[in-house]
Amino acid sequence: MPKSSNTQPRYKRVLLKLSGEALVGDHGFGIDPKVLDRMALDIGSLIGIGVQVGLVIGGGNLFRGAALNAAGMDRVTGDHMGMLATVMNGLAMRDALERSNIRTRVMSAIPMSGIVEHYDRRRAVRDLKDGDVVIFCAGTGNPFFTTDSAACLRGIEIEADAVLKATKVDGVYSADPYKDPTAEKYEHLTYDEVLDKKLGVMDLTAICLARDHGMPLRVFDMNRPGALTRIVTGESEGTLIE
Ligand SMILES: Nc1ncnc2c1ncn2[C@@H]1O[C@H](COP(=O)(O)OP(=O)(O)O)[C@@H](O)[C@H]1O
Ligand SMILES: O=c1ccn([C@@H]2O[C@H](COP(=O)(O)OP(=O)(O)O)[C@@H](O)[C@H]2O)c(=O)[nH]1
Repeated sequence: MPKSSNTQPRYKRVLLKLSGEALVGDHGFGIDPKVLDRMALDIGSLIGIGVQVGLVIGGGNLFRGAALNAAGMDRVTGDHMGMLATVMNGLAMRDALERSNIRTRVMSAIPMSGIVEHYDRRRAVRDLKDGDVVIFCAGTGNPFFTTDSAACLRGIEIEADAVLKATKVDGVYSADPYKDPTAEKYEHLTYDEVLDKKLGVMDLTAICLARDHGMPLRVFDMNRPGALTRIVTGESEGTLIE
């Protein structure tokens, strides 16, 4: 088990969303084991201060249904491939977490007997209370959704205190900062501001779901050392949407 510390967390249970692309690291495609190890270290520091951690991992480093569809594939088949990609990422993440001595469960929205457990909310909550990391794979289990929506859905189901979206940018900006260098960062936004201003950092289904259930969202850059710990201990980091 990771070492415990005296830091008092502000959040008791969080749902962390990692984008698939975050796992690519220097590799360009697939999974960079160095990135997984670094993430396992960050997640371990949360477990060490008593925070319960649910994880939703994307699949964009491997397959995205919309991109496969644009290349001519049937959309539902493409989305099934995207969901399977999230299971592969989940298995890789479990491997890295367990190598760091962090007990980890992987649950899939799509039954995959012999490889991972089938998603069971009550069991997931029990495992979280026991201090295990629970990785929720295969998104929502349905095509035409994203893992951002899956993160909000699972976060609401497990009664997380917040959904933390780790991504490549350090918050929500007035425009995509990769496309508009003059874009300005927000510290705080309401759900309706994100929807009205069409801020594209998260899909609208996810934002609506979070709004309807009062689930706070925080968008932050996972590559900033200590970012996760700062968030759960109540320091300002990234953008808060609530
Ligand atoms: N208003 C915005 N503020 C911040 N990022 C934005 C905004 N609009 C679009 N983005 C883009 O959204 C991306 C984050 O979403 P994410 O789901 O992690 O990536 P992807 O959609 O590539 O998987 C950022 O890398 C950024 O380029
Ligand atoms: O509930 C879901 C979640 C994901 N996906 C598919 O899985 C892919 C990978 O997820 P996502 O694009 O959200 O990954 P990320 O951008 O976070 O890496 C998506 O493009 C979809 O094709 C899906 O069909 N239903």
